[in-house]
Amino acid sequence: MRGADTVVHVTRTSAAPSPDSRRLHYGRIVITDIEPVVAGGAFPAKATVGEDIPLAATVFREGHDLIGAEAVLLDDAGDEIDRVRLVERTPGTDRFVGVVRPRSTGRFSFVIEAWADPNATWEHAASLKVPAGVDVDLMLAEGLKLLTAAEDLPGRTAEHRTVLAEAIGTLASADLPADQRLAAATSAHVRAAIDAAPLRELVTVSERMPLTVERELAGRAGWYEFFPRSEGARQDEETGRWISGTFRTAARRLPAVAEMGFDVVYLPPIHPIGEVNRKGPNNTLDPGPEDPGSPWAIGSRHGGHDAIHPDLGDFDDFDDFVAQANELGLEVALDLALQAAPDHPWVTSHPEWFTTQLDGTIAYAENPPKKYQDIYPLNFDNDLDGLSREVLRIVELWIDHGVRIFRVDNPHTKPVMFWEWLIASVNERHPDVIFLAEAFTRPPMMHALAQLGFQQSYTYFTWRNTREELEEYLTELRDVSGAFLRPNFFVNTPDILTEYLQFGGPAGFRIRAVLAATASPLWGVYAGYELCEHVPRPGTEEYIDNEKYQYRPRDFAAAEAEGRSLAPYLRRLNAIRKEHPALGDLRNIRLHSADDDSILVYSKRKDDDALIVVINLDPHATRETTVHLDLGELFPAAGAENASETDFEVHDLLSDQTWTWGEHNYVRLDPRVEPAHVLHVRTRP
Ligand SMILES: O=P(O)(O)O[C@H]1O[C@H](CO)[C@@H](O[C@H]2O[C@H](CO)[C@@H](O)[C@H](O)[C@H]2O)[C@H](O)[C@H]1O
Repeated sequence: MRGADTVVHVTRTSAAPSPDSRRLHYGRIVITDIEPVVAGGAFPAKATVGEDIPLAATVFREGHDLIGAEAVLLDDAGDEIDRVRLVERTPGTDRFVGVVRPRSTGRFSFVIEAWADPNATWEHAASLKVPAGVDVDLMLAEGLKLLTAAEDLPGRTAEHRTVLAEAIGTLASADLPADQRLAAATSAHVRAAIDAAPLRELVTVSERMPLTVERELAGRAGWYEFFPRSEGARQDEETGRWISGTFRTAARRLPAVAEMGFDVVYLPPIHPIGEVNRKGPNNTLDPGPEDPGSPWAIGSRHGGHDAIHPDLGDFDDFDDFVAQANELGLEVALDLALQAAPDHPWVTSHPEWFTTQLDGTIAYAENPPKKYQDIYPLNFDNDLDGLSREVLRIVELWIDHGVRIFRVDNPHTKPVMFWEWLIASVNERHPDVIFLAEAFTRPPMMHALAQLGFQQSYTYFTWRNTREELEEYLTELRDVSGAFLRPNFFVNTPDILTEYLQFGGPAGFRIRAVLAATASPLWGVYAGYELCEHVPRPGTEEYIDNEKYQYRPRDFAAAEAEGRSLAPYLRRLNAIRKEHPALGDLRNIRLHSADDDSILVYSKRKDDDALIVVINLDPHATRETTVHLDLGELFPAAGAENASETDFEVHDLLSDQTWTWGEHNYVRLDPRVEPAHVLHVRTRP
């Protein structure tokens, strides 16, 4: 596999540099270091409908003549559907950049086209020579020839033709002063008219690079995770026994989830739970007879991955749950955890799918240092075909019941090639199906899983707390893996109650929510976050009395009525996300600075929508400081110099206050009141 920075081979060039037919590495114009390219083009770069995808290539040629470049978007059949001009944003770098915005889902590709630009070369030379009185007549005559050649090129509008005809008329008027003739031929209007269909010589086309465009929810969504068995669970008054919640009682939670503005409701495994080696409360190994066990310990006498836990209901109940969710605008995501409790039907029907040790036992699963004594891992090498077919059958079964999103448990403990095959097989028939990789492991594995097709990935966001850590991580997610890894910023999970949340108080919960909801187009919340649940099992970063091992009904409505809930805050954040397209893209994040190290500042813009986010990362103290904005990044169209001279109005979408801001701005953020500004730029330079 070639690296992403490998020089591409040129497939077509209008001027072969050599008379023999040898395949040459470089074309007539050199095009290298194309982005986005994933694993040298082995996998498609990712995009979602409506997302802005930054494109770039290094383009240069011998000598001093000027060149132009475009990115050409092609459909699956190789037909052109869009063309974007690339510009050398920083002169002298040879790095040409642009943005493409795909309008429909599907498989696409793009090429970079580069060419010698005789108009630009002439303009550059004439602008130096004519004012200096050098070769004046020759320069003007050349210009006339080039503009005349450009005038009739296909692709030019009637308006552009008029602009060019007028310029040609002035340029040809020998009785006018030379500087006036030159000015008429090099005005911004003329340049725009020419650029719409430039004269192109020595056209060179790069290799095709694949691009997949997926539905919006693959790249922009708010996830909410809850255990259906907890919703409606209750203790029998007489016996004290717990009675499980069901899909029917859990469905009562859906309107509140939808009302908070989430898009996906994710359920931990809903299958029968093993009765052998079952775990008890707080991860103990000696459960009582009534303990429900961990939902990830899949399989019992009641069935395996293709069955529903009898306590939750049956397939009709599940179908109703999905239908109710869909009616509320929610999609249901299921957990795909490929492992088996000792009493899973697979253990007897397919003992070869497990690794039997020398003493005849099967070793339990681990994700060091965590021990999962209640499950057996599958050994794909024992029967790759058989297991692959079985997993595909299971996934198809849930797809048939309306599931289009799967959160995949620990994919890094299964062969990478299996996932490549599974996701390709599923997406071939169901291109709308989304897989989220829960792989907390080393970057090469996380990257490979994302590259091969996982539409979303859990990340290390939960453990990045300081400004330095966050700036570094956000930059990495944008620049290193942005073309293939879509980070889903979960603020907490049943496994992750970070120290920051344990000790940060309600302000800590707000800070992490603002960060996740605004820095990434994908974010997630596990139930209880809105109640600021923060007590860990001593010595761990897991919740005490963790819902993974017991029922945990919560009175969300009472908490909200009593003002103890962050639900209104989450609702506001999700509403801001929906109202502001700038928050829907990943690679448009730009970092700014502040004098106080605890203040993180970033901005996002898309078309006219620009937001500046300022967050006090210290949940315990008020911070006052000056924020310094890079206005060239914030207002690229205005140009850095113009932008820095103009103040603009910002409206805080959290506090509803309005201020006038410029390049340097005073901020004061008291985390007990409001730890962040989410500023919408209302006017712009
Ligand atoms: O290994 P991870 O930290 O990524 O966690 C994921 O996978 C775990 C194994 O499926 C899962 O762990 C839970 O289920 C296990 C099996 O029943 C049980 O032994 C563990 O104690 C329990 O935490 C974890 O929830 C999941 O997110």
